[in-house]
Amino acid sequence: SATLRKTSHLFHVLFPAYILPSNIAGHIWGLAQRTVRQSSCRKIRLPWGGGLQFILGPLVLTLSARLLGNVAYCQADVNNNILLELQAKETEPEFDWNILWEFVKPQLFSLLGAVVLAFGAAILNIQIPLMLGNLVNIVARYMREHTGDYMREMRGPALKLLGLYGLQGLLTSGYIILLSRVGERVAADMRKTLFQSLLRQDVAFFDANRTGMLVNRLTGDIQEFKSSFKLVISQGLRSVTQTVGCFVSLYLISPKLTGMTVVILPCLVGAGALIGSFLRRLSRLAQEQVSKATGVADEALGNVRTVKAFAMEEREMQLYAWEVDKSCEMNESLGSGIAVFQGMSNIVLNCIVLGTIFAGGSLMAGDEMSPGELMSFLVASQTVQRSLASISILFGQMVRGLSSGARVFEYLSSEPSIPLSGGGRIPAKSLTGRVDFMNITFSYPTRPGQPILKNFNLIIPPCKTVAIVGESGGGKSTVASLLERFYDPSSGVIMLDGLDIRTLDPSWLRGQVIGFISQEPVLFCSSVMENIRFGKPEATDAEVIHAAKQANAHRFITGFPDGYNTLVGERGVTMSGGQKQRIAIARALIKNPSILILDEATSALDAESERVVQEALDKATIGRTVLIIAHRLSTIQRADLICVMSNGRILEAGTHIELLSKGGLYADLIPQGCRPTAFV
Ligand SMILES: Nc1ncnc2c1ncn2[C@@H]1O[C@H](COP(=O)(O)OP(=O)(O)OP(=O)(O)O)[C@@H](O)[C@H]1O
Repeated sequence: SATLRKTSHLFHVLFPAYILPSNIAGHIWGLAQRTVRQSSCRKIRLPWGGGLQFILGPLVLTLSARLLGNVAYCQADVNNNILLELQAKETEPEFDWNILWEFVKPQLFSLLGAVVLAFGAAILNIQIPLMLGNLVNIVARYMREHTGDYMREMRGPALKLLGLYGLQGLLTSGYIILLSRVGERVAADMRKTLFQSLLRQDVAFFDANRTGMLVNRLTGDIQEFKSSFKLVISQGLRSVTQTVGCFVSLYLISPKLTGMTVVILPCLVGAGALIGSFLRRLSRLAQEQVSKATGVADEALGNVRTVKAFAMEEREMQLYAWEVDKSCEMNESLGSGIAVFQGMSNIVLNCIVLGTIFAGGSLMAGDEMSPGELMSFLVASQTVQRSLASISILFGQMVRGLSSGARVFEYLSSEPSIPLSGGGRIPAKSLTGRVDFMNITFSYPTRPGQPILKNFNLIIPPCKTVAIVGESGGGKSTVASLLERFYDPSSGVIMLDGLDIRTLDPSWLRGQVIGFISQEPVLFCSSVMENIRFGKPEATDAEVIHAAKQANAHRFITGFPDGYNTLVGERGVTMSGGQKQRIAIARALIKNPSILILDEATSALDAESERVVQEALDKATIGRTVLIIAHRLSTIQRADLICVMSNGRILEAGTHIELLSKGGLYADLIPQGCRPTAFV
């Protein structure tokens, strides 16, 4: 018995980190000692004392690893799921199971395979406590009677148990492989479909939805949905099977002890879930704070030039530090909460073990239970505890997964009011490029009560240049947006060559008929060549170079060491304003559009750049219908028609000379010193 005591002590020394399982083993060991003492006073020699550690050691380690794995999972779960809860604050759409089915259908075989393997692994898990009990019974009997061949008796059950471990490992790997394949493929399909669906939406949709939120649906929401999907299927299936199976085992081992467990366990799981939800709320708040800090950093780094231009580095650093300190404080409180929770749950779980051993010990004393049965009972009840805890976590995960999925699906089924394509096309040969705005009234969908254009009428004859000038916010750019059919007017018709543009194919209209050059051209982060080719993907290198020459861009492009392969940087940051503008002109010209819209195309440039760009524009406008939206009156003096716009209406129209001689609004816009002497 001295050796037994030493071995028992050794257990606690060898596995101090694994408190709970070593306690179980220690208690069982103690009970076995007592049984030995009660049944025999003979001095027991234990030549296999160390060997027993090798049998129970891995058992303890396996249990502990699972337990610790669970703890780690709980923490990861708490941290990972907050983003989703943040998003849950936005409007919650309904989850559509039919859409999910469409994504899952192609992966059905893999999914069914994963379900079958996960179920098999769970069934095997239920067998393990029973087989461990058998092993302990052999040990206890040998200690009591010290007869028979210990190794021979142990070999069979131990090998069976090893085989079971091996099979369970195989099944587990199998279902994880299949499930991760299903999860990744479903997520990839969702991403592609959602991105496609977002790009199909009309411009009004993007006015109403923040880009960050849309990107989050593509990334965070799909990621969350995928994790929940995988977790709920794998762990959910395993936990439910194990809970049911282990309860049956518990009942078969000892109905009395099971009765006690049935009363206590749900109370503890309920209390755990309550505290868990409080901690999750704390964690969500802490995560919100982390997002705020990230937002500050994001804004400062994204606008680093402005920050530097105003020498605001110090202030931005202080702002960021303040937000980070706050999030640090909140996360520390969260850490303390988790620590107290885990400490308390350790105590409670140990008390349960103690209580079970206490009650089980009395049953053993009355010969109603063997040490092996008590061991099986303890291990099975631990499995039930873990399974119930993971079911409560999974439930929260499932709710979050469903709301993420609903947010992803929301835009999959939303149809744009202006389709991307479909409708008539006018053959290139007969297209003249005449545009008529007839009685247009228009309000932006995001501000329906504020009409921007009121009974607006304008004719742009083929191959003529019409310029619109006027006060800021008067509706000039809105006219261009309506011609591009980014929006449809509330009433009135816009005609192209006498045909309502609503009957024409929008992708043909934007892709081939209209070339749009804006004040701040946006370039993509690729080469000059690719940026120009964006206007016509099938264009040859020679066509790209031709367009660049027309846009007065060829010379500066070939001046770069990498020529047309020069990378323009994020949003064209490595190019000057004039260079960016000329690349944008080449991009618009490469499609040889019949209509050109120049929305203040030179207003952001200095005098020299303006001159070069204006030259390019003058060349580009020859033979096309041109709509110029202008602030700088110097650039529109040669326009065939100049319209002065105010408050959504055209108040004056005529040539430069006509309008100046009229001495009205247009003449007021021209600074005195710049008027021709005849009109001053
Ligand atoms: N996407 C939008 N959603 C809602 N309102 C908008 C939108 N774009 C512009 N507006 C509003 O429509 C009005 C006209 O804007 P618009 O850009 O057409 O004016 P503009 O004459 O081109 O002005 P500027 O010369 O300053 O560019 C403004 O009051 C503006 O606030």
